[in-house]
Amino acid sequence: MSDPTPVSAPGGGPVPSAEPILKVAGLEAGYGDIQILWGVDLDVMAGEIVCLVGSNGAGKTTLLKTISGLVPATAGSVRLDGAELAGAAPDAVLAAGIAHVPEGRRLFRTMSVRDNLLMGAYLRPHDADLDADLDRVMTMFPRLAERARQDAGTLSGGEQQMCAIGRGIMSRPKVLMIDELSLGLAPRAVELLSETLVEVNRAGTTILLIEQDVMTALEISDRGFVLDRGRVVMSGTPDVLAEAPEVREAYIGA
Ligand SMILES: Nc1ncnc2c1ncn2[C@@H]1O[C@H](COP(=O)(O)OP(=O)(O)OP(=O)(O)O)[C@@H](O)[C@H]1O
Repeated sequence: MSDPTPVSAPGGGPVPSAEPILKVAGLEAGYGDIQILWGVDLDVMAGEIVCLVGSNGAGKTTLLKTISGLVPATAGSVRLDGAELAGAAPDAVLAAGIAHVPEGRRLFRTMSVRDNLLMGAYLRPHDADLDADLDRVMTMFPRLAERARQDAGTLSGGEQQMCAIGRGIMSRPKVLMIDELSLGLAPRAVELLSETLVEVNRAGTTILLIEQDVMTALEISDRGFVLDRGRVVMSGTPDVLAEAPEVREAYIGA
């Protein structure tokens, strides 16, 4: 019997399905004795761009690290397509389909752009499709194609972020998580990255994004979650969040 779920929307983008592709429930985590996440509930539907906003120290980075297995969960669950990942090692989370673009990009500065991209596929180094995947990333980010042989450390900040995102895409993730898309970048670079991210999403990758510039985040997202002191305190569509007095006062400054 064929799968009745449509895979592509009329506009070309993936169609959000009824079950979340990523479901975080009651997630708790911290560092040593210090608890940072206090029962986080969050869901991301296939095909969505979802942003996570919140003040400094709210626990956004910790949440992404806990989802990707870098920080161990002390309670709760992280399900990808229904499969439990809480407690899994980072490699297993990546292999299951969640890629994490960390804050600060973390590129190998003395390796070429091409080799950095290939590092994203380190779990399948002999895959016959690697070249095709590289081509796909270079097509999405023409700047990277022009600079493929250049050391990643010599790229501009915006290009480094493209390279980090491209490396994430090389693992063929179901969900791509990006920590601080625009941090330290000029407005034009942020605009370009935002446009490219929307293209990446239209090509079939679900995205969970931390972005300190709330207006940029809401512009490109389908939904958003507000995290405060380790708890989700609000969620909704960009329109709802942009109008909420709590969000305006705390994050938009209006
Ligand atoms: N390795 C660590 N050891 C101990 N505490 C940590 C560690 N990393 C983060 N924290 C603490 O956890 C809390 C949440 O930090 P986190 O980086 O998750 O917040 P955030 O919302 O991403 O903040 P920002 O927007 O400033 O990056 C902070 O109080 C921080 O000091």
